[in-house]
Amino acid sequence: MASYKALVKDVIKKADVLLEVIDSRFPDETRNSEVEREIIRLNKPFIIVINKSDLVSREKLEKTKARLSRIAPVIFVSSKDRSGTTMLRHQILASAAIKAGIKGQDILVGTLGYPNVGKSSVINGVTGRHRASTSPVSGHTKGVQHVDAGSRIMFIDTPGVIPFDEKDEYLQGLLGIKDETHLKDKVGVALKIIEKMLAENKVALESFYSIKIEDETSYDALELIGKQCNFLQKKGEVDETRTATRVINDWQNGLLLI
Ligand SMILES: Nc1nc2c(ncn2[C@@H]2O[C@H](COP(=O)(O)OP(=O)(O)OP(=O)(O)O)[C@@H](O)[C@H]2O)c(=O)[nH]1
Repeated sequence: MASYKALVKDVIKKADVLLEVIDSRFPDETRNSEVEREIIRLNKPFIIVINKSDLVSREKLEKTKARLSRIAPVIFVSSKDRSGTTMLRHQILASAAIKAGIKGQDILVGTLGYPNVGKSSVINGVTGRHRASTSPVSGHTKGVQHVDAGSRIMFIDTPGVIPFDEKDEYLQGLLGIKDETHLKDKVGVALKIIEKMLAENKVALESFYSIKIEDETSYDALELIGKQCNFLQKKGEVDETRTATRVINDWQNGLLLI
């Protein structure tokens, strides 16, 4: 924990502008108030980048933006379909211009965020190149690298900010920090995904798996999905682990939109 803090503090200290990259599906869970406080304490401009915006409806994005805009400028980005990156470039230049002393010079941008939120993908989106490597496996980004974004923008690429509490396996699964092979309670994680879908976009869940959910619980919905996928055991019961694995993979691959 101590070395993580030292590295993050170092990035905050070095950067002229900070990007706090968060996951559009979990804006609150992927923000870090300690990091934000440190940025504010050092009087650095920062931008909240809501990445993976392709996975959430526009209406939900706008609500999140309205809420978070009180803290810092907010930009939606989908690194997947390269949207929002021009806006982000402009916002970096605007935020840097506010800061005295860096007019006309290179702007050093620090990217902060939890593992797997898409820090490297955001850098690649803004630079239009593939200099910062990305991976579906979290913790991929190692060390600090500078990426020349053209114009005056230079990126520092950093590792994920906070190691999640090992016990919080559900959130690790939902955020894609752990893939299905590393999750002990696969059914539990799948039920959390289904609960989120039932609360936020039941129609998308029904349509993706071609099922109809009336008043069923998340467990019943898992059973329905298993039946629909024909994931049955010898005696005809649903193979819950296999069904859960499918749901986790679909979620982590961005196929279930909220
Ligand atoms: N759907 C969608 N997927 C994205 C987006 N941005 C990144 N991803 C995916 O999310 C995963 C993580 O992206 P990275 O850019 O490697 O994330 P990171 O924050 O640098 O990850 P660490 O190296 O673990 O710190 C990859 O599988 C990306 O393809 C996006 O805007 N939309």
